[in-house]
Amino acid sequence: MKYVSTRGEAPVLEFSDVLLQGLARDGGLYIPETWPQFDAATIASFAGKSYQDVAFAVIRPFIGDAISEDDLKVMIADAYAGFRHPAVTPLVQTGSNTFILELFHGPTLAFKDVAMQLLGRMMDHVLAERGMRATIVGATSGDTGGAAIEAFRGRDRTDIFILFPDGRVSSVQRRQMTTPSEANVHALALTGNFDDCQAIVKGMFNHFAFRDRVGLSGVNSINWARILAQIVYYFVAGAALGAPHRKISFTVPTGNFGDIFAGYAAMKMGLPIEKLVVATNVNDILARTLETGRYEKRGVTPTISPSMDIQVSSNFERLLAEVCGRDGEAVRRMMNQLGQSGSFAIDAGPLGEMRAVFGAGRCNEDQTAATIADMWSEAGYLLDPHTAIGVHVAREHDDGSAPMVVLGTAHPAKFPDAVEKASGIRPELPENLKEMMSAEERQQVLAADQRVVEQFIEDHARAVTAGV
Ligand SMILES: Cc1ncc(COP(=O)(O)O)c(C=O)c1O
Ligand SMILES: N[C@@H](CCOP(=O)(O)O)C(=O)O
Repeated sequence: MKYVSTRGEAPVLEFSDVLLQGLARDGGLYIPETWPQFDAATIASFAGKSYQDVAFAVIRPFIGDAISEDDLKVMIADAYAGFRHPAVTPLVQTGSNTFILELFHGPTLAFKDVAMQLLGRMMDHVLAERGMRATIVGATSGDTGGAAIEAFRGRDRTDIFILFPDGRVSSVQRRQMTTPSEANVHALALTGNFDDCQAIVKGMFNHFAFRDRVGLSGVNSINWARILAQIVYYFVAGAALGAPHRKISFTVPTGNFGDIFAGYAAMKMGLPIEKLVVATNVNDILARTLETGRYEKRGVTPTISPSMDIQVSSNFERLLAEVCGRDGEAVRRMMNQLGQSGSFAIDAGPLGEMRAVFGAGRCNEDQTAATIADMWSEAGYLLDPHTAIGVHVAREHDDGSAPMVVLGTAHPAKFPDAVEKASGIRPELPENLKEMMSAEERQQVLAADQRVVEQFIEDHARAVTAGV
């Protein structure tokens, strides 16, 4: 399998290089040259299989010879051995036609663990084979950071630097990043919002001298391997609910558009999907774009669903490339307009293609709290604020024509204050995470300035002195 950049100007790469590179050198994101196809019999066979077996079947065609079949099986087994549920991502029925796909049974209680636990093992494997070290950077609005640190803490071949917006993540999310004591972990609290953090990460990838000197790798969903691991659970849920013999709809709490793009990839591979519904909080750039055809940045409003307080959704570029027929020049034009004027328009053809697959809706703060409250009182099910946004928007889009699956992206205990305020119930952290709430914290507060962050990394990354 080969990978091409959404902007069409970066070298075509194999899986292991895509895994280590993160962002393409033309500023674009890597996508597979073609989509592997699963026929109806294969999809039907997933219904009786373990999560691990489906993961192997889905991931295998994307990685070519980069990792042997035996090694991949071991990595998948190890990655999910620590999940607190034997099904890894169980499906819970909450209404006659509605389901929640619980993606939060990993070590940091967020859906990010599903991909990150595998990504950490894959990167280690490829780095060891090449005798290399890497400096990992990531931007987080709360969940990616904790999941990435958990996956890479103490690993000898990597140092990890996570940039998060100071004061804009929940205390559980912050502590997941600031309490690990391993020397290779660096939690950087930046005086800005998530979009500032993400822009600095992309800026560092586009600063080639720095990128090459420190051996930069990325763990945000700009890294294709993150999306790849997330495709698996769409097939698992779809097959459990009767695919390929019937279509399924998915509503996805969305910020950086990675999780829902994984659903789009599953559809491209043959999973019959009725609708993919984007659910946003009041930071609703994606819902507005699908409504108006204009992608237009506005300021970020802090909410009780902080992980979705995002305006620049990286993976939307992957969708643009798809609906523009992989026309790199068209993607470059739109991205340049975004950089220069903060907005761009999508042509009628590509927009129509998007609308045929995607629906969208938004949920404000009161609606989020009300959804948490009524799901608790009516179904005895405690939602976190992000999943609540999915449930609210799914209710608006569920016409009964297909089972509606809402992706449960975080455990309510990650956001105890918001959940308690809405429902009167204070969700408890699992026993093994409680200790963290009184452990010593270690973080570096830095200005949201690329040069300042680069200097900090140069001073602390082992790859600089030990060689990449
Ligand atoms: C809990 C939670 N829900 C939803 C999202 C949005 O996912 P995505 O950025 O893949 O769209 C995030 C962050 O990414 C998250 O942490
Ligand atoms: N919501 C995310 C933002 C980063 O998204 P990613 O999927 O690109 O890593 C977070 O919680 O950090």
